[in-house]
Amino acid sequence: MPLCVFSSSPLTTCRLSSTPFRTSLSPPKLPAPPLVNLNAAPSSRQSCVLECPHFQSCSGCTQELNLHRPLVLEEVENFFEGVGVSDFAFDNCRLWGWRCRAKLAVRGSSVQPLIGLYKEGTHDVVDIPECKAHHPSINAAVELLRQGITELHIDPYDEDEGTGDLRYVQMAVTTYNTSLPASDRYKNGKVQVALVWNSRNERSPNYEKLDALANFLWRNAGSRNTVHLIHSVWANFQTSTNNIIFGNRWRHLLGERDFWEHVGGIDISLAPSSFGQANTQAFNALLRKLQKYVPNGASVADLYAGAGVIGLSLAATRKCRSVKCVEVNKESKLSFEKTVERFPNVVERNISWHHADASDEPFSWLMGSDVIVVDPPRKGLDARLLDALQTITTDEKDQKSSPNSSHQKLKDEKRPWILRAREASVQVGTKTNLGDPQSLPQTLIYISCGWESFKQDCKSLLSSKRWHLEKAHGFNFFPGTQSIEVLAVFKRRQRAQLKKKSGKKKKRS
Ligand SMILES: C[S@@+](CC[C@H](N)C(=O)[O-])C[C@H]1O[C@@H](n2cnc3c(N)ncnc32)[C@H](O)[C@@H]1O
Repeated sequence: MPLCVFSSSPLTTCRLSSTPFRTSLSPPKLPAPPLVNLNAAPSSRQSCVLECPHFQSCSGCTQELNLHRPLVLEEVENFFEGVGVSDFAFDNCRLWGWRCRAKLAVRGSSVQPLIGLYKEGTHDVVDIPECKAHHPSINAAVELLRQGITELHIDPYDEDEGTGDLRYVQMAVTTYNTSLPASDRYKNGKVQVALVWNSRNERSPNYEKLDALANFLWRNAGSRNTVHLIHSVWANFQTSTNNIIFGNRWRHLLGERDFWEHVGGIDISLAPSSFGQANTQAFNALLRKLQKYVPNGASVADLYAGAGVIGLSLAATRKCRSVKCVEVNKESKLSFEKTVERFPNVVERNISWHHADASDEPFSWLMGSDVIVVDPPRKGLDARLLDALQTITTDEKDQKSSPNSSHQKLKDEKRPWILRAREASVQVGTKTNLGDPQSLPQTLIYISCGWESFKQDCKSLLSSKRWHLEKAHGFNFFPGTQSIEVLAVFKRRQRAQLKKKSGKKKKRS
């Protein structure tokens, strides 16, 4: 049984399933380190080692020992202590086989394909067939792909020449299968394979090869096989010579079109073009923790929302009065709509997804929400949004009455790209009691995968004196790396508190 123990328990243990995975197709197997007490003497803690044959050459992992304690953690704990959070907790989940979503470069030749990550500081691809971070189904699907490339003489991409067919592959594992007992679902994960093909579209001359490769994967491991490993096969067409992995054109080729996962109390649908969290189980743990900080019936703005997983999970579990999801990638809209189709009691809610840049007119998202959730990319909050969060309480009256307020601007908007973006929004439910559209948020929940940028943003928010940090949690989302996921809960300082504070300051000077 996979074990997922969190730090609320004083005895944290470190173990993975010893149950073997499937037995054909170069079967995926999880390493089976012994059960150890992480609080025990360092020598026995050493069993939380990566033991990956690719560690020296692959850039994916940077820490081999003590996977349960990324080296950056000491700095993180000190930082939070320094800003008044003395009970920072760090939660561990799976230490191996945690990565359910991987983007891998395909290089080399059809005789000897290389499928993996770039070597640090280069564009040389390192083959990582036995990656210990990957969900074992990803490694099995990579091996099958390798066979297909060789047998069908598929040419991997050559970056210097711009030639070849297959550039990258994205593998995403769904562990949601209601026909299996819950305890067997994770290890039987199925893989949605997205092949990034070096052509404009399906009318290009090398399309036949793509078709043959997709059929190879499906014939050997699709739904009619005893070993059903492949959930679906997609194509993405990309001919650009820049470093952007995906092009704009997607096509579903084989298998189930819809990819479902179950996290945070809801079923979610994720198209390959939408952002998805890499560590499904740790994300689920984060969502469960997050729910504790959102009052029942709150109105929530979920900024940097992707397919709206966070907002929708809160809508379902906290019976939110309203939820606005704001996302710049229009591809995520479809996944949001699919998820909402399975959503309970949709008509009693007011849920919307907006194709917009969260830093454009930020007050229009902040005002009227009780809780703001931000989950930006690694680089942190966009400057204009950070600025709005820092000034939101400077003069509440001015913000409400100014003829130049963002609400007024929103009404008078003429810019066609903004109007188009607004048209692309999705509104679900008929509930109209949204509360006061001019009220200010009381809680800001910052979810971050970029420690350095979070630190800077956190300092800026605290130095603005508009927010204080109430609570912070860390999650071991990326064991073996120096990245962790942070969940930080800020509370807005009330005006009285602000005045008192500034009064005190004056006295001192
Ligand atoms: C770390 S992901 C989080 C996605 C989502 N919260 C989830 O957990 O699935 C960050 C998301 O922010 C989006 N994004 C980046 N810049 C943005 C911006 N300025 N405004 C809105 N969304 C943005 C990205 O496209 C991506 O989907």
